[in-house]
Amino acid sequence: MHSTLSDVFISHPIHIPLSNLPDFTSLRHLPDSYTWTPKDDLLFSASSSDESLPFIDLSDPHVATRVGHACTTWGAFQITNHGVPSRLLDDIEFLTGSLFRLPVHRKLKAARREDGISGYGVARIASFFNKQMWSEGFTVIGSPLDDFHKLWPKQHLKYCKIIQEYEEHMQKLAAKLMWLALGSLGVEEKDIEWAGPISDFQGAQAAIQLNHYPICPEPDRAMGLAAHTDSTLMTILYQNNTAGLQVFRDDVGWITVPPVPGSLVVNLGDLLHILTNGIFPSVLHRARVNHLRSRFSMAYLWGPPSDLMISPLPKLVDPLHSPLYPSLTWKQYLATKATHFNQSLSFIRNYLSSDQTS
Ligand SMILES: C=C1C[C@]23C[C@@]1(O)CC[C@H]2[C@@]12CCC[C@@](C)(C(=O)O1)[C@H]2[C@@H]3C(=O)O
Ligand SMILES: O=C(O)CCC(=O)C(=O)O
Ligand SMILES: [Fe+2]
Repeated sequence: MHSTLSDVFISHPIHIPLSNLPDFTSLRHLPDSYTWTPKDDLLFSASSSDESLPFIDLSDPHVATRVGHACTTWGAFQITNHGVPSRLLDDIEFLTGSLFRLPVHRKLKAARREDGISGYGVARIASFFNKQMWSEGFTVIGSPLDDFHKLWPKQHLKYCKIIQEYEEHMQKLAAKLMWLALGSLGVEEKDIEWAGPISDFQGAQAAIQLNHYPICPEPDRAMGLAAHTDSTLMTILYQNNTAGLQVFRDDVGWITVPPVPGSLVVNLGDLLHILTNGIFPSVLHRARVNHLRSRFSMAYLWGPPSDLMISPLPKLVDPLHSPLYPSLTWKQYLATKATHFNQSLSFIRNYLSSDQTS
């Protein structure tokens, strides 16, 4: 049977009471449970900088060099001329807005189960923090038909069609970006067997995460989505016209990624970091909120087949660069992340070194 990510949390249920979802609209002051300080997240008030993320035109003749440079320095970049129709970006934004504007009781009909992966709820990483995040989310893995039927009994097919079309475009774009990124390291199509006969990564799996950050009465003390790296190969993010995404680099601090109409943001995830034996960093990022406008973001979280062993590519390993990570599947990595969160990479790295010394 074709295995998917759907059962990954069965043995790692995450308990986040749904009562944690506030009625954002009625709050005029930030409740204590939503007030963040550096104690709640070490990087909460880390310095910020006005440097900017590389902005890459995919039709640029030097695109490969630019992508390679962005991947090694930031682990993130913005793209334009990416081939995803702007009409489709409008459609997915419309779907996201329609979903989160539904009354709470309707959204709760499609609530994500504690041991499930798809549906409505707060971000999984909420369980690692004492404070609550000022956001709500909806995760799609596999067919959204059942959940969408619960949300929009009469119009679910229209919304399913948008998701399907969005997935098709994103899958193609992810494959293209993957080859640009890996090509910059000299990795060729023959080096990745699972890319398939026409190197289009047909077996890849993905999740779509829709995020809503409502207007917030005290945005400087709140957190939309706390600092994290994605457990993916890469994530392609579309944000509406409201700023909020920030990425972090040790030597720079936090920078805000401004929404540029029609552009997309690419974040490299932990699995690409493992695959490149640490050459590409997985980027730490978070979402802040504001008091004027609500914000939506739509993330396409792209990874390998969920049961495929991922390990540093042999081409990037030699006597001077020994493998930093052991082999593991995306499912196993997500299970690790469910326990070790932002320490997951160092956890599996130490696991390899203790294995070698024993
Ligand atoms: C495939 C996945 C990555 C993700 C966990 C998930 O099972 C589906 C949701 C994803 C998401 C989106 C928001 C941020 C994040 C850290 C989270 O809590 O849920 C990511 C997860 C991840 O990349 O680890
Ligand atoms: O809302 C954003 O800009 C970030 C979303 C995100 O990081 C995610 O969904 O993984
Ligand atoms: Fe993310």
